[in-house]
Amino acid sequence: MDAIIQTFQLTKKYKDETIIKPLDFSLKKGEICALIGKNGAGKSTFFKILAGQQMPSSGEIQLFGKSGKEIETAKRRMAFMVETPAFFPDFTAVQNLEYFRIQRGIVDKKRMYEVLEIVGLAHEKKKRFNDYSMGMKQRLGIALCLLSSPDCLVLDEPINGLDVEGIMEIRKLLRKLNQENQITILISSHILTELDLLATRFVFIKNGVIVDDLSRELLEEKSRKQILLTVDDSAKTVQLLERAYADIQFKVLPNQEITIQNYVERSGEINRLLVENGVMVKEFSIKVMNLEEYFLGLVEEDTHD
Ligand SMILES: Nc1ncnc2c1ncn2[C@@H]1O[C@H](COP(=O)(O)OP(=O)(O)OP(=O)(O)O)[C@@H](O)[C@H]1O
Repeated sequence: MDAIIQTFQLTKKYKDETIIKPLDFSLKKGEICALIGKNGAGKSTFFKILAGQQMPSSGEIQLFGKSGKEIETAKRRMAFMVETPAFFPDFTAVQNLEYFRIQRGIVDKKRMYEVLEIVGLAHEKKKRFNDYSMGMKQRLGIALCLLSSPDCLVLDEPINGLDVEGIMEIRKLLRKLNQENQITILISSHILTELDLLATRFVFIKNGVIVDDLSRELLEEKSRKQILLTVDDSAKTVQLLERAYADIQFKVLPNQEITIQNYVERSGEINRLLVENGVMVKEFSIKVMNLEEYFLGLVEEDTHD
């Protein structure tokens, strides 16, 4: 059983509004999976349901293949940072961890020192939490997650508000946890350049629906290229494209520019189609997209799909 998290037709409604539409998701062992979506797409709600902080309206969750009553035992193999942990500002890192260690019934005292070592705070363990930088505070949050030696971490916006150095530290730490400690990671962030450096899989969510789910290889291979066109008549171009290719995905930009997200491998054919039908193609090029542009292409309202 390689799936750590699996959801089946999971939904969440607040009053009359459905925030999570029937959602089938699986997180496989070893992945660093990035959940990407605009503000309000439903990422935090999804994480809170996984953490048990919110109840789903319908559907099923399996953790490590377990569901129902057995899920609580399986959940002990996971750690969640979906809200900033409530550390005591005047306590040192050790005192804070000690508080949570006792609260959670973790017997092994030396584990606190191990996790501080792992997150690179061993030398700062006697500093007051308030005197920590934002990056250090986040690393202490991750240390707290690691206290119970989880196999999987679920992190909602762990790099939010950090400076470049803090972001880099977290990236290094998460990579180490994944590669050396074999911890599977599900992470959300708005800093897509960072996710691009870190994740092995990219899941895009829009209005509570998964709109794309790609491995790093697939994202690089299939999706980063797009056709960039400048024509004399974008309305006619759109008509021709829609008639010729039913599932074509494109975006009309100002100044008679159009980008086409798929059919890159048939660019010659598209060029010929336009020219033969009297469209003047002023520019035709293949543009390589970064993750941010790919994401925007997917989620922007005016995208044709
Ligand atoms: N307790 C709640 N009651 C009612 N609506 C809620 C509640 N929590 C979240 N929502 C709504 O659900 C939607 C999804 O919110 P959620 O926080 O999951 O989005 P998100 O993708 O995490 O966004 P962000 O990136 O801004 O954190 C939003 O429209 C939000 O207003």
